[in-house]
Amino acid sequence: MSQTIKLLLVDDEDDYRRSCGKFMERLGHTVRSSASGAEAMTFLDREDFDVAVFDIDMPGMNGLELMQRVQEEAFDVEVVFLTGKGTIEACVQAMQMGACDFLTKPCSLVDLEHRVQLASQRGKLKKENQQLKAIVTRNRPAPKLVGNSVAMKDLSRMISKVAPTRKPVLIEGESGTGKEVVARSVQQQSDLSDRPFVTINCAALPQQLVESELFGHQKGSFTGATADKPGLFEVADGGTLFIDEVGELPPELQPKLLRVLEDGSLRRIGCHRERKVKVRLIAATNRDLTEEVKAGRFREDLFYRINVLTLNLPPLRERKGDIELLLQHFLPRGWSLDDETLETMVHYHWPGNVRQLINVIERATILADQQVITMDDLPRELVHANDSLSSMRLPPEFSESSHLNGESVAIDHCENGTSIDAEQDPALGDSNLKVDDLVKAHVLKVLEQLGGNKAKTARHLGIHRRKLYRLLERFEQNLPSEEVL
Ligand SMILES: Nc1ncnc2c1ncn2[C@@H]1O[C@H](COP(=O)(O)OP(=O)(O)OP(=O)(O)O)[C@@H](O)[C@H]1O
Repeated sequence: MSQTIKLLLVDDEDDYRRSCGKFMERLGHTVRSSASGAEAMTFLDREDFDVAVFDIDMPGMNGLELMQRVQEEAFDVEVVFLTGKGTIEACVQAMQMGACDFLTKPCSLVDLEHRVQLASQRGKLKKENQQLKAIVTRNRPAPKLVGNSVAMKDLSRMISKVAPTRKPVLIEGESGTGKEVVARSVQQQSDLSDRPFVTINCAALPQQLVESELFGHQKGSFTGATADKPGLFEVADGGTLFIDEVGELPPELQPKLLRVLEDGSLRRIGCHRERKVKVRLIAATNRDLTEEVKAGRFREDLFYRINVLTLNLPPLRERKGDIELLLQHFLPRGWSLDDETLETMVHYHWPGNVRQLINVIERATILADQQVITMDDLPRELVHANDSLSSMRLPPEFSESSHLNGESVAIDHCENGTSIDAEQDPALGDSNLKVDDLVKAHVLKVLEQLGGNKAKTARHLGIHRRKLYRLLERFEQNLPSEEVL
């Protein structure tokens, strides 16, 4: 299928150039014509072209020299050469320098247009290939946005409204709340869903790299720039760019971002040529950008540019209704949680939000013995948060000094069932108990005070649950508990 092409025609033969230009324009192409290599360079400097046709024999800068300049300046253009008879060698040289085709004069304009079309398709394929590579390496499949709390339902409604507009979207929310998932949902529900979705996290990159990642660089523009590299705006051209942690964007780059948002133009580092891109921007922040503006760290004009449509993602602790659904979603098939663990997870405050919840599940599935996650498999911070009983004391007969946290001291002092002399340890009052009696009384008392909950009791006693079960069995059979301890 023929396409409209932006074409640069460079030939010193006025008649040929004019008739060729008219022919191409009649077919709907946009044409710039120039009679010399030097003039062609000024066009290339100012504008983007899909294809350039260079005559090889020109006074001043000839076609080959022009090709060399195109290579040096890394212009993104497909070049077709025109040659008179006897200059095939020069054409071979041009092809080796990166030209994509050549034609021998005289050639029909129809033929030339056909070759220009092929060159344009080749350029598009090259670009698509570049974008696909970037997408394949950067993208995971779009995750599903899980949640049926009121907040998430409102958010889903908002997403379906803002997605088709192509306007910039700003997503606000704490770290780990799912801002990238929301960005993917916006892209998936837009008409750009089959176009590139490219992401960058400004906080994850050293500041010097952010500019080169976003806007690209030219070979040799700084130490380590060993090749020309397109920036992510170019990679995302025609699609969506997601800038995570936009509040971290260095102040000196903010005008550059504003510029590309205003008119789609950008310059690679070290390159004076302006390029044009068409990209939908989705930005995310876990900072309050209005505060950043007030503090002078974020440009106000940029803030208004990106804050056209705002989506707010509440922290997980404010939508506890989503937790059970998220657990179901992230638990491997066939796995479950016991009641206490589920309750603990639902009531936990999740400072790291959904990301933390996923990590907790992953850790627990590694630690759990069977496919049931219990309190023993949860990290300390969740267990402690659940433990409202840390201040609990031993029953009075065990005195102040032998409260739960200090119990092992009392027991250690009474090895091998020797009786405790109350006078030696007045804290124990007139009890004259053996270790076994002490252990049994203590364990049973804690169990009773914790409503018979064995998991909580084991945790509170600082022993594994299996050890508690063995102790209880032994108490029932009136066997000494020491072996278990
Ligand atoms: N509602 C949700 N449904 C499904 N998965 C979610 C949801 N929210 C978050 N996640 C998952 O949680 C993890 C963290 O989410 P994401 O990276 O989108 O958070 P973020 O807010 O962008 O974090 P940061 O600000 O630190 O970049 C990801 O693995 C993501 O897939």
